[in-house]
Amino acid sequence: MPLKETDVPVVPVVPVVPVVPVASVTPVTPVAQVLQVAGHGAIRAEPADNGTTLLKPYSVGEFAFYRCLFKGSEETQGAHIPPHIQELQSFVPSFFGLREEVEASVFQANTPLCAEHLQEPELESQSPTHAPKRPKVGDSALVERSDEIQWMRRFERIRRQLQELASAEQVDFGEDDSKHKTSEQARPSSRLYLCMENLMLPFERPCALDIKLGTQQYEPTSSVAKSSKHLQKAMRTTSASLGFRLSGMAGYDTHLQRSFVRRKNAHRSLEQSEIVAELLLFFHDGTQVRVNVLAAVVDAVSRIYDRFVRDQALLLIYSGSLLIAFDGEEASKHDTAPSVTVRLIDFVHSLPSFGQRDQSLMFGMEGLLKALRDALVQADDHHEYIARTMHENDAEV
Ligand SMILES: O=P(O)(O)O[C@@H]1[C@@H](OP(=O)(O)O)[C@H](OP(=O)(O)O)[C@H](O)[C@H](OP(=O)(O)O)[C@H]1OP(=O)(O)O
Ligand SMILES: Nc1ncnc2c1ncn2[C@@H]1O[C@H](COP(=O)(O)OP(=O)(O)O)[C@@H](O)[C@H]1O
Repeated sequence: MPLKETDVPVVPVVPVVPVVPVASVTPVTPVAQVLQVAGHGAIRAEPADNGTTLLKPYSVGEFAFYRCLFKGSEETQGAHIPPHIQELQSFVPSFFGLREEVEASVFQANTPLCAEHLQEPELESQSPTHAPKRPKVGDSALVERSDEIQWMRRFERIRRQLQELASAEQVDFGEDDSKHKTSEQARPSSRLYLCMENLMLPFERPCALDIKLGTQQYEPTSSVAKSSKHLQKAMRTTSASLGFRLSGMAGYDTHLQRSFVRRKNAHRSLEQSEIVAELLLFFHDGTQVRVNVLAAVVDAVSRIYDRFVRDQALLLIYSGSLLIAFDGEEASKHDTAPSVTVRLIDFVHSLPSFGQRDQSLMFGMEGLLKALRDALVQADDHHEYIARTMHENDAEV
């Protein structure tokens, strides 16, 4: 059942900032670092604000998603954000807007991208056939449904507009597709970044685990080549069997005072039977499993499942991840309540669902919750696995 508005945690809604070329800005030193345990884009921290902001290469899908999720002027426009989307706001990083970086040598004051290219059309401007009538006050279920439909239509429209804008080649968005580039010519003279909350900021010694959720990692409209590649990858990993796969992590051994890492390629080869042991490895501090951290993570994942994933039929999240983080330095304070961060991230391939439940995501979150709960029960086991694997990739740290 959807929660009342008063139950929804208040999160800062940050309006999308205008695109600001930063060609002439001298980088501030030292450059703030981020911890990136997975992904294929070059994520980095904004040096000018001590790493509060994380810069992720632009993609149409993810910008459209965040733009529809956090919109400061929503209430004033009279459009309501559906309860499940309000819930989702507190389960993702805060979003601060776009940043454009232009190579100094090619920067022109008259940069082709400006905020007005990305304006959302007013709902009122829709044709009557597309604008659902708002139900009469009193029928709360219908009102909610109508808000959901409007929200999904807005999301679809913004995605389409951004795609058209990109393909019209008015603007070189500089999507991070460097691995797909074929020629020097394709290199953009400017790059766009999404600015979002750096979730690692609160931690002195961040430990992070990226878990790719869902059985399906490709959008339904993907090419046959792309979908069959992802299908095969799902079959070769635990994505198909458990609904999720571990996709890179960094932990911390307080005993040896050094980090340990596992790259996503290594995680891909894990067997189903090794998942619980690998989860315990992540929560291990070199001496013991930090059970209180694991328990806090189980609570946080259940909350995301109960309040968003289980009942929502607004979004299909393909290839999204759950990012779990905690502080490796807190290990000595075993009896204090640990601070953990658990967020859904990576919405590059998220689509409006128009009433279809995200079975792939639900199955994945259920499988992950079961594995985490099994890990809690088996916290004193798997010593041999942990001792053998903890530092096997130390050369990569
Ligand atoms: O190339 P790969 O095998 O690393 O696959 C990429 C994925 O890596 P992963 O499944 O995590 O190992 C990758 O996932 P991550 O970014 O690592 O989460 C994407 O799904 C990527 O597709 P796209 O460029 O976003 O359309 C995927 O790229 P495509 O090969 O589908 O273009
Ligand atoms: N908001 C964030 N705060 C801190 N780290 C993040 C954040 N978003 C992503 N990361 C780091 O970057 C990695 C890749 O992020 P992701 O959004 O999945 O990128 P990609 O689209 O390239 O797969 C994550 O595994 C995590 O380590």
